Amino acid sequence: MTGVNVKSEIGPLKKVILHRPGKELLNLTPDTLERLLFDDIPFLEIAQQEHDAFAQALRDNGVEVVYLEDLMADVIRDNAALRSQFIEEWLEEADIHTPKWHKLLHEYLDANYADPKALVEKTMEGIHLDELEVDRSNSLIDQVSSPTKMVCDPMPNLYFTRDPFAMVGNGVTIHRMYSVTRNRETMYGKYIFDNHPDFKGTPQYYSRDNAFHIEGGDILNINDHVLAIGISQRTEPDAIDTLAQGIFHDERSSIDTILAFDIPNSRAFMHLDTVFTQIDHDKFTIHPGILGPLTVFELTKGAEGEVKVKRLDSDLESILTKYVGQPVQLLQCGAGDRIAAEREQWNDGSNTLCIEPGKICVYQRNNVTNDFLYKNGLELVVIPSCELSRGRGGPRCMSMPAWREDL
Ligand SMILES: NC(=O)NCCC[C@H](N)C(=O)O
Repeated sequence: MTGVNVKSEIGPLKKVILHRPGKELLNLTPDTLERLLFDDIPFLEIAQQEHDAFAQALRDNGVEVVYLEDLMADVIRDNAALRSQFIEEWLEEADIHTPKWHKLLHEYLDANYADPKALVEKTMEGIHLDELEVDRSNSLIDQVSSPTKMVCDPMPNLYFTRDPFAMVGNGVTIHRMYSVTRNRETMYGKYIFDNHPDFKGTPQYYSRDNAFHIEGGDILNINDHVLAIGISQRTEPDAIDTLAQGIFHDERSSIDTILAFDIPNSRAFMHLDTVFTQIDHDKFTIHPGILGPLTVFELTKGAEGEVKVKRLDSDLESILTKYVGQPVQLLQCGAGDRIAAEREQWNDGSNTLCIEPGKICVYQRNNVTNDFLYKNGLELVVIPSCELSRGRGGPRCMSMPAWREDL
């Protein structure tokens, strides 16, 4: 299967890109948690077991699982020039700006990480100063640095493959992300979509060089001509406008309408998919915190090629009913109990991954919401979630569908 095809949130899932959490999680410390967007330090061994269970559950349901680290390793395998270019770019974005340190670190990686997958995983994990054999006696900065400092930060959020790039129909958006830590993640997407034989040639509707930030958790494919995007902590309105210009004028895209949902700017609601996800032709999970009046903007292609913007002051149910094309049911996280809703939304109770219409992957810990979904006729694929949930993302955040069958 080459290229990408994602024209809905619910079409039978055939191929998905994951990242198995690795040693990058071992480089989280209490002092760096906030900057690296974690709320606690996961126990890696259990996080990996939970993630393996997630991947296996998807395979058991007919989904091909491919790993980001393998795709990136394929790209640099047997291509010394690209490998070297990748290392240099990665070093620059890891905040290494002097020729001396570029040379030292590049040589260190080549000497110790000749295998392409080991190299890719090392770039995700980060580098400690004390791993390097360096004469620290001849520069002031080297002498004052603590030997345990990280020379290159880890990228612990990589297992949330939903966010650095996103599939839109037969194309992809490669993102500029909100935070310094996550913005480095989009490099892997750029290299894969520019070079990997399975993905090269995919139309790219947004680039990481754009000025405005946007993240995949905010992008929902409603159908082959309507896209929903959150205006959130992570996605700026200017990014949506830029994407609309690109997508409406690219004849390879069938999207003619973008709905921009203005959601509260908070960590609990960081992306649109933390407050609602589609789970069946006519059903969505929803966090009750965003029920009531919601400001949504409809962006369409104007006659002169400009983007037309119309404000829709309506409730979520009416808006979704109109654009989905049939009455929809909003199933509340927490089943109507405010405390359960807040607790389970914090642990991604509304962040489900749809495997086929009516069949969804959910975190085990959200038992109030899961019970409610089950009683409403949903088939649940339940996965363990004690450690994975400490990164504040659920099954949708941890997966980037590359192929869904058309409905
Ligand atoms: N789509 C999502 O909601 N992804 C979850 C990302 C969690 C990650 N710790 C972050 O703050 O970016």
